[in-house]
Amino acid sequence: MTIHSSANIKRITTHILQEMKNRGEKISMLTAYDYSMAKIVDEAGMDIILVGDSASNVMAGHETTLPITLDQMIYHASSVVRAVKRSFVVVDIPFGSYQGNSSEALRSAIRIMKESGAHAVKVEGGAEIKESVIRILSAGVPVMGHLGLTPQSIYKFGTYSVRAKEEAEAAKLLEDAKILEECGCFAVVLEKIPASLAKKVAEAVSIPVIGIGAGGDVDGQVLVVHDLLGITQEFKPRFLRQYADLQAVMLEAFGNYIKDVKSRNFPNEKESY
Ligand SMILES: Nc1nc(=O)c2c([nH]1)NC[C@@H]1CN(c3ccc(C(=O)N[C@@H](CCC(=O)O)C(=O)O)cc3)CN21
Ligand SMILES: CC(C)C(=O)C(=O)O
Ligand SMILES: [Mg+2]
Repeated sequence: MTIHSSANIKRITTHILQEMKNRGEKISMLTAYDYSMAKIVDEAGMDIILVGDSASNVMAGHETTLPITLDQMIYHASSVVRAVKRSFVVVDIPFGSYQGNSSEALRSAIRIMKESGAHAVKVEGGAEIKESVIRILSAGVPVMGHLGLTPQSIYKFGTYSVRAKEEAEAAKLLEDAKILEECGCFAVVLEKIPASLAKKVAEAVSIPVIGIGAGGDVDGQVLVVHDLLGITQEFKPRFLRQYADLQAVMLEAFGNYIKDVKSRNFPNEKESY
């Protein structure tokens, strides 16, 4: 036992995630962007916490994931890492910090690892970003791939509709997944593609395949934490299952607080010095 490890908590590693796929145990993954939320997600027993560039939408209110910067991702990631005892922490490299330039990709990945203490990075794309993936992996940084609906390329596609429904696009996606595996990625995310194609990919590659809107025949699932909790208001795609209605809980709590302040019911004597 090292001096830094907490007693009785076994940290998730890429090796453990691979073993989970090998024995058919599904992998749980959820986003988090800040310390308080990550602490609860970790304590619940989540296998992977993703510091997603969806922070651009969920935390900052941007319409797309494109505006979030590397510095902002590092701020979110370091907050999450300080909270986590067991989960494996993966960080999205943001738009513009890895595409088309493998030296910049490596520099971005190293900044994330050094300045946040995260365990791995995630990048969107297949063959097009192969050199960047190889370069990052050569530095000993685990890389998670992301294929299908890749929100950083939204303006290339124009919509958030289901991807790879056509035979040619499905064949390219399968090929891209094999390329990512061959490069040495430890896992790959498949977003919003037909369940039958996702199943085929999960069978074709030996590394864990994590789905979001990719059906049940993959090795794990990922969602955005605010969507799962019912805090997000407008975002309700078919793949989302809401496990709570925190928006209602919060509205009631805030409403009661306002009422108590206005009516002088808060604070009472016990709450005063
Ligand atoms: N809150 C949130 N949750 C997410 O899952 C998420 C983000 N933000 N931001 C970054 C990406 C974007 N993602 C998306 C975005 C849209 C759909 C989607 O299905 N949108 C529409 C359909 C649009 C269309 O068909 O053209 C929908 O049904 O809501 C899915 C995933 C997933 N990520
Ligand atoms: C939706 C997941 C896979 C993601 O990339 C994000 O949250 O940014
Ligand atoms: Mg993302």
